[in-house]
Amino acid sequence: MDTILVVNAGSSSVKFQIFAVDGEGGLRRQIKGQMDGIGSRPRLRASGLNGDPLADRAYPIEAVADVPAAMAVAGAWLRDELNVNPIAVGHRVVHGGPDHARPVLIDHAVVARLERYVSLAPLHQPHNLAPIRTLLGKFPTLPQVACFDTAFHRDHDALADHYAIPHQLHTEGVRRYGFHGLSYEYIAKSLPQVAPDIAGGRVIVAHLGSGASMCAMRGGKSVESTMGFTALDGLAMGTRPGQLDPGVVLYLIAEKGMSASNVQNFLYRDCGLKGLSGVSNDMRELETSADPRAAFAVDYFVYRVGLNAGMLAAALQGLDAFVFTAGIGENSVSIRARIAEKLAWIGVALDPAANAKHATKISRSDSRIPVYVVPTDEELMIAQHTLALLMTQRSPSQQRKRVS
Ligand SMILES: Nc1ncnc2c1ncn2[C@@H]1O[C@H](COP(=O)(O)OP(=O)(O)O)[C@@H](O)[C@H]1O
Ligand SMILES: CC(=O)OP(=O)(O)O
Ligand SMILES: [Mg+2]
Repeated sequence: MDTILVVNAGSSSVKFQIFAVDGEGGLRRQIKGQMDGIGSRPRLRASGLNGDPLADRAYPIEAVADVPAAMAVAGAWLRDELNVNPIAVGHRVVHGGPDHARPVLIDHAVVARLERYVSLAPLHQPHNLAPIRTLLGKFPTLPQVACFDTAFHRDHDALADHYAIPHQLHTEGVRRYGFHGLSYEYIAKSLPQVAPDIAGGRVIVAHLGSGASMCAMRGGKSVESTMGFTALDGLAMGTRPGQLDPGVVLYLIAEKGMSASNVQNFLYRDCGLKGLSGVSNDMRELETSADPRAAFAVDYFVYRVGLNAGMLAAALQGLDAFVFTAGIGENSVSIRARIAEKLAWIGVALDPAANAKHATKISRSDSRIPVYVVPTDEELMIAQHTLALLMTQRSPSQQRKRVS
């Protein structure tokens, strides 16, 4: 059986899926797994066809202290226990820079280009590129495809793509890229089935995970994002502050004597929910903590989602629907309810029973703005892109039906 392996390294998780490629050029999910809770409560979980459990293992925090360790554990499980032998591997690569508006087949030159963005996505890019480099070394003929978080946002209007800094810096690539694009692309593709009435309209999608951002979509296309040049901007995240006056960075350097790498570590690893609460970067732990600082961090998270939703509604000049996705958005009944309260002014009214059941539509029938929960599937997007690029590599007579 031909299979495609997909690898998605996030800031608190390593997700993977294996898809079988059927004779018609379609994809069937075989295995779905993740090592999550990195830095809090590491746990490897995987399921097979029909969701039957294949693995559920907890690890001490020191055993899986970071993303590379999680990658090693997940990789060993796939290799040694499942004997995975794919025909291609699709990778999430968080930063594609100005030149990558679509997925690309990987070779050494592509890897060298993507290395340039390591400093713009230090929590992700090194971990996205490490398995690519390893596989390229060990299996040079194995097709690998890079799929970018930034690509979905590359058609932004110039106004949304710029900072108010001299044009020369924009030309050099200092732009508002936006991230989580594979997740938003999946939601945009799903909405015509999930919510046909609003799929072509003005929609805010809130991707609330360990990294968190929101995307303003019109007709399924991204027009604005809360994230910018890097995945530091916008909402407060597990360990990142979100929007911050650049004056704070100047203060850290001038008054606290911090070096560039100290500041980088601080902003990517010590801020956000973790920094504010002093308790954890993990929303599950904050929601169950009795520490008032944990409650404050959750309040801050909710407040900033509300503020940014106002900004995105202005970018869209109105709003037709609001969608929750990713770890927090898909799972936390109380955060969804609290964000909905912040959006009451714009016409959101939640149905508490539907919200508690994690229904697809969680707003009341009289809510002016319908609210949905759509579980994201970045890995399926990556598998589809990988297969599509594989097909273009084959001669026309070998081509099978392409996946849309
Ligand atoms: N049931 C839940 N309630 C609240 N938060 C949750 C729940 N399940 C997962 N989360 C949160 O989701 C976040 C991880 O989301 P995820 O999208 O997997 O992140 P990433 O891909 O960035 O690693 C963590 O903060 C985790 O605490
Ligand atoms: C870009 C980003 O923040 O990704 P993640 O949420 O997976 O950490
Ligand atoms: Mg993620």
